[in-house]
Amino acid sequence: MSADSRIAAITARIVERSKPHREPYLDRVRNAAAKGVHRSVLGCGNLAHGFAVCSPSEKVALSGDTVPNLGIITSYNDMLSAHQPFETYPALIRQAAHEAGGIAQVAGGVPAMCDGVTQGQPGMELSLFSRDLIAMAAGIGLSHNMFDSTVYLGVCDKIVPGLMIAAMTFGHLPAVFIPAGPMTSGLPNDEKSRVRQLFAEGKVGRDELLEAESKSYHGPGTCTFYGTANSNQMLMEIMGFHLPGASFINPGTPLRDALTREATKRALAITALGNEFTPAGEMIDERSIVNGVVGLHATGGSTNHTMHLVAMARAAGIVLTWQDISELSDIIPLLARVYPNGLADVNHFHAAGGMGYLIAQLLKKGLLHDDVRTVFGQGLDAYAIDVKLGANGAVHREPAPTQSHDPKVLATVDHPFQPTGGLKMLTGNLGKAVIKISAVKPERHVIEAPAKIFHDQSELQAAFKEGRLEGDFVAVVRFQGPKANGMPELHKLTTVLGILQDRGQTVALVTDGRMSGASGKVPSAIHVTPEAKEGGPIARIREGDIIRLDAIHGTIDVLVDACELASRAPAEADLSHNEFGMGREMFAPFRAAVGAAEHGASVIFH
Ligand SMILES: O=C(O)[C@H](O)[C@@H](O)[C@H](O)[C@H](O)COP(=O)(O)O
Ligand code: SF4
Repeated sequence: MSADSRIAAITARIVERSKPHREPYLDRVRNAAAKGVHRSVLGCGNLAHGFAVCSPSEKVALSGDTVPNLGIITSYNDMLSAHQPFETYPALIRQAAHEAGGIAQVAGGVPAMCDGVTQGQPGMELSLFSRDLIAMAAGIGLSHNMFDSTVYLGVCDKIVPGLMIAAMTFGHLPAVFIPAGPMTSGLPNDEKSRVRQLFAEGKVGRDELLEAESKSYHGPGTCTFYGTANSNQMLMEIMGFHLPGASFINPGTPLRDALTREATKRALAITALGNEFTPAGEMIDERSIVNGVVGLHATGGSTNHTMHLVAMARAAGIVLTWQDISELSDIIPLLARVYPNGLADVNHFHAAGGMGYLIAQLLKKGLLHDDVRTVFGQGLDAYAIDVKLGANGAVHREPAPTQSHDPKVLATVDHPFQPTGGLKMLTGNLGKAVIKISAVKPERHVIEAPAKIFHDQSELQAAFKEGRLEGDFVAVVRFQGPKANGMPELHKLTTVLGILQDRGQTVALVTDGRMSGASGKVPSAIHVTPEAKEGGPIARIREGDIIRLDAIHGTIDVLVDACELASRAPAEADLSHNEFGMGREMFAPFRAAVGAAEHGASVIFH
């Protein structure tokens, strides 16, 4: 079935807008791909260094140009529960490559930050910049130019987007993303949040809080809420960079290893040496990107992808805008209720039918482009499947269920949880912003209240502790944009604002900063552009001004006369404490060079 005409029209608009970037990009990819086996341009010295540690037979193979060599980019470390399983992947991949008649080498490693460890800490101010740094680091590994195909080992927030930017930059090579899978379910996410609120109100002590947190985050794998990391898995599957069904299989299971072996063999099968050559930069096109946005809306995915997906697309010469995202939100229904958009976690989502059921439902109504290329071949219908371990220990796929196994977690496309995706763009005299309302109760979709202004999230937390946050208000937390301090997530505010909201106060947040993909129940206009550091209108708001946030009509305004607003000198903030400590002194060039949030907040593309 062809895509819904409204979706096709938005895709056509993106194609037209992208031409000035996409056509030269494709020329570069095709020229690079036409050069054949890339290591053949290396001199003997280059090659000898490149295969010095290989076995004699591998050296002979790599000396020639008939055996495919697979470059592994790994983001293993012990800080991210989601990335710790990657420690053993290179050995598994080398073995699978050998079985397939190929060779695999770790081309390089990339840094990976756990936003959970740095949440509310100075390190979070490096987080957004780490995305582009990861892309650059992956490029360093791939620049050895020894490879005919690539596999990327990454899961979390900035890592998959950074790896995707690298994969698009090296778009002449095939790219298969290999995930590690979700942590098994622990303490439910809503119970974790309840204990947090009790702690913030002084009703439980640190021991109780640490016990709850540790029962929630308890082992290897991705945290089980539907935040940016799990939104990444959804995107890699619906855009065709994972093998079908790979996203949400738990680590340390036979099926997980079978999927890793299969992905390795698939990456070696789609090189220019075979007859299914699938260079990543040509595999992905505007339809794949639109499919990613559709998946984001249908699942209530992370707001961070209003920047990361924009940057990932731009790396392939595709120009995606907030307007595209917002208009697709009006078309795509919400089919999944996964925390913070519900009580279920990603394990429950997978058990209810998971990605295969979701894709099947969306395809049924033409809400996805089916005619796309993927690492698995032509057509997205190959992803409308349920994956299991076959009798011989290999991956076995069956058609996706036609009914949800849990209608409270996965709805049908004919009877969705909400008729729209709930990830909207807001515009008004404060500029542009983004809001996710899939986790916000309908009665809170329009907020009008006086502004309380903060230049740091710790100021708001202190005001809460001192009992100064009474009545209805819109918290304006500014100087949190990319140029100010690296645009940190302000997820710690969710607990405080959630308490006040639960007490019956009408509260909302307006910020040029970010929120975690795990944030949700408090109406928040985030990524406000232009940012305060750039003198944007958010810097002209004064204490007590009335702010109106309307997610229904897509507006964000301060109710002040236009001449009065223009006559105000923009506020200034002392950002000296953001320039040193925890490595921030090394990122001054990033703060100086970074572009606007609506263009992906990148130091690579503007
Ligand atoms: O965008 C995201 O999904 C978040 O960055 C997430 O990866 C982060 O780790 C949260 O902070 C975890 O939630 P808690 O801080 O509530 O544990
Ligand atoms: S989901 Fe977030 S908290 Fe969990 S491992 Fe990934 S980055 Fe860390």
